[in-house]
Amino acid sequence: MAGSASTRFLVLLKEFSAFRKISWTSAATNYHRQSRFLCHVAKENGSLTLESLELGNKPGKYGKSKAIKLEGSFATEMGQDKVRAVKNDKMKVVKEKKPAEMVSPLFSAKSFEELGLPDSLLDSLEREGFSVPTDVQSAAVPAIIKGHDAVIQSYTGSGKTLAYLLPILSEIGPLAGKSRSSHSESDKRTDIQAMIVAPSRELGMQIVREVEKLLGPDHRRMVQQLVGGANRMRQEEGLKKNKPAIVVGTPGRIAEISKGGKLHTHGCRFLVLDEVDELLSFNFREDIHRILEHVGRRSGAGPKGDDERANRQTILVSATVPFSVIRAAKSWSHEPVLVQANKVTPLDTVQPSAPIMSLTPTTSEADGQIQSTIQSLPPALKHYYCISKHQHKVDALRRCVHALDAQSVIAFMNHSKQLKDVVYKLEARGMSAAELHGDLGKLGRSTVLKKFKNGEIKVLVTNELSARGLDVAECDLVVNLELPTDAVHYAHRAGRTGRLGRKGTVVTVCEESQVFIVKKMEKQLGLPFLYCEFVDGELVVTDEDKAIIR
Ligand SMILES: Nc1ncnc2c1ncn2[C@@H]1O[C@H](COP(=O)(O)OP(=O)(O)OP(=O)(O)O)[C@@H](O)[C@H]1O
Repeated sequence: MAGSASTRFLVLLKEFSAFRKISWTSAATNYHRQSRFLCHVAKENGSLTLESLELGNKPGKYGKSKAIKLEGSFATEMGQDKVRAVKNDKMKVVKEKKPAEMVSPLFSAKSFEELGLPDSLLDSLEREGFSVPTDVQSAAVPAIIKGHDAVIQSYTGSGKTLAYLLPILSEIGPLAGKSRSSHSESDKRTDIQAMIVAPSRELGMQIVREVEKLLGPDHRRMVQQLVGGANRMRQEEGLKKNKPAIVVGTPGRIAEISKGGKLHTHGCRFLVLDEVDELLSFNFREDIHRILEHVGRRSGAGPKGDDERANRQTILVSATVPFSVIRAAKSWSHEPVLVQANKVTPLDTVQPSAPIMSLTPTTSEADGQIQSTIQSLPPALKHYYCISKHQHKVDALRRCVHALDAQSVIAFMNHSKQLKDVVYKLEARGMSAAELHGDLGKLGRSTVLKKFKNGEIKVLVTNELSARGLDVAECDLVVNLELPTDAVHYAHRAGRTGRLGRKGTVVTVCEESQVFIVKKMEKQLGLPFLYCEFVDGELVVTDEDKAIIR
């Protein structure tokens, strides 16, 4: 049994790796065709609230008119007053009109009550200030509660974490609905009932915090983190002593503890792979294989397909879902569905020739991958690029931050050893900055993140580690100081800003010889990257020809 599943897994991984190497030659240009709901924001510089998005709840027990005040605000939204457009070399300045509209397709359901969640969970949501489900949550929660295996695809910052956490918490643990038939049985269980796997420690810890928030102070111990870089003995003690219902971890640490016989997951009812396309990459191959083999499979389970799969619900999640993930889901899951904002489709009907994210017919898996990437970007993001010599890039970053009056900036580079140098240079010019990368200790990383989130640090200089999952609501600017490896990586980096319907700006600083790569990504993503310069403390947009000729 293990042998056949193992072969299937390796074949899928091989296909997946090959797929990732496909060079996308054709451009998809239908980004703007995605259906978007425009919401008028009454007061241009007012705080961003669900009310301001005309999304306030109807009064009701769980939908009182208390609007959630999102922490970012239009007051800090940059780039509007300070962006100028220039059409020719004479620098004819045209002030870009401050848009009164906010694109926010995120909230179409009225309240969480509609989704069939138990009262205790609704209470938690209300306590934490969540009153309206996002579109992907509205689609995912009922589908998962019905028992479907699911692939959840929705763009960065659209609330995918709660989209899978809510149905899980409605079935297991202290907030589960008492009326559910399985509940009394699940109360008696001491086995782990849900496992959530994430590719990085930061993302893993972020998910743990989200679960803890919902569980509340009395039940925090029902979730145990199993992330690498933290004390393993303490994690094993936590498992033994607290008998958590949910574990959240990174593949390596989970596999390590599992091999040591300290993790009992055969009775596990839910397995979530968050950032699944990353988890399927070569780096995680063996550990993910082990997890798929063991989680939710009781020793008595039959040797064949359906019997093997029946004991757990498998939920695969990412903003970027290439067809290789769909294929993997079909193989591992039982009648899985694809969940997108307000849309649930049986996975069997999804074909490589009909890209999962698009209404526009295209003809190949590569096109499907492009569509997937396009759909991963929040619609309100603005994309710019500027040209700088290598040695002046940090200066370009600094001028960009000033020009946009950005408050919270993530600057991406490709190698961790260069980060420190950028931090020194920024600090020397009076701009608070810190580096974040995998070689920092656990304490170092969490301290830096905390300071960045509370505004003590303005610029977080980091590498690919932070490109996926990192959720800092206040981040209003992402700067690529070095080019990402491809459009998928661009999309995940870009998605650190513009979260949950907020506006955000992405500026890519490249050398002259790299402009063609930026142009290629622009084409692949099907959205405009405007060429800009920083002049007299303002971001100035010029026409493209100038960018190429100069
Ligand atoms: N219904 C909601 N109302 C208000 N805030 C929400 C809601 N759902 C999620 N959020 C908040 O929105 C932020 C983004 O959510 P989340 O991190 O789950 O997005 P994501 O789609 O997983 O993004 P990524 O693809 O980058 O990982 C989080 O801070 C989360 O707490």
